[in-house]
Amino acid sequence: MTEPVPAEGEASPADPHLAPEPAPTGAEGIAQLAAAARRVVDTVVHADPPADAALLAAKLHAIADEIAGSGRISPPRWDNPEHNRDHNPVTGAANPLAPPLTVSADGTGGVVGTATLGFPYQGPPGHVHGGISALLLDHVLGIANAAAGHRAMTAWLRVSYHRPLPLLTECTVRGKRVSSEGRKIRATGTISTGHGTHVSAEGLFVAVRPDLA
Ligand SMILES: CCCCCCCC/C=C\CCCCCCCC(=O)SCCNC(=O)CCNC(=O)[C@H](O)C(C)(C)COP(=O)(O)OP(=O)(O)OC[C@H]1O[C@@H](n2cnc3c(N)ncnc32)[C@H](O)[C@@H]1OP(=O)(O)O
Repeated sequence: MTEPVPAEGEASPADPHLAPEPAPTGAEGIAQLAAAARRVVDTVVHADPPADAALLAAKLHAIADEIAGSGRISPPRWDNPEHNRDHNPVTGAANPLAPPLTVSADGTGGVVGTATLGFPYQGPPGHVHGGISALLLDHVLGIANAAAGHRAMTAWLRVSYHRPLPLLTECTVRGKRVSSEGRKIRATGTISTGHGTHVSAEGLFVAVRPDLA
């Protein structure tokens, strides 16, 4: 079957980058920029050095200058939960470094998220860098604590790597608060695929002091 040919000046529905869309505002606009930046990073990681690398780099700098020209938000604070949610490096739709992992309640008191990690997150060939796995677990355990009513900082995190975690494969990240004793909270979590558990973690978290919360 042949695709219908768009009239001159009309975007092809087959090309999502050309499809006309209403101008985004606020968080939606930043998320759209972050998604494009994520694609640039993924493309750069894959690229053979192009002959016109200097020209392309200058164009990217010009785009960054244009984005910066619209102003900067002030540094995030504990009292700005939306900022933390949108800009964090794991689930943050507004952060190009975030895969992003999408997290929700798992129905048993914990939280669960999924992500497919590409080459920007590579450690061993074809597999996810161990530090990235630790990052995902640290954050998901933090969300599990928050979901259980505790905003807490990581005091320590013990990560066990059971088998290499493949790139470009959907993985499931789970976290659950297991106990609380005063301000000390313990949480555990795993990263798994259809092949079983690849990484597990347990951590001690300390609830943010009331004067900082
Ligand atoms: C279903 C959807 C749900 C949606 C929910 C949406 C909301 C989401 C919202 C938000 C999620 C965000 C998720 C983010 C996650 C990020 C996690 C990170 O990366 S955190 C950055 C890395 N961690 C640091 O930088 C900490 C640095 N360390 C410190 O700041 C302090 O040392 C701290 C806070 C850990 C403790 O300091 P003190 O002064 O407040 O408290 P003291 O008195 O020292 O300790 C309290 C108790 O904890 C023990 N403790 C402290 N640190 C310990 C350690 N390292 N090992 C063992 N015990 C320790 C102490 O011995 C003490 O125990 P005794 O009460 O005496 O029994």
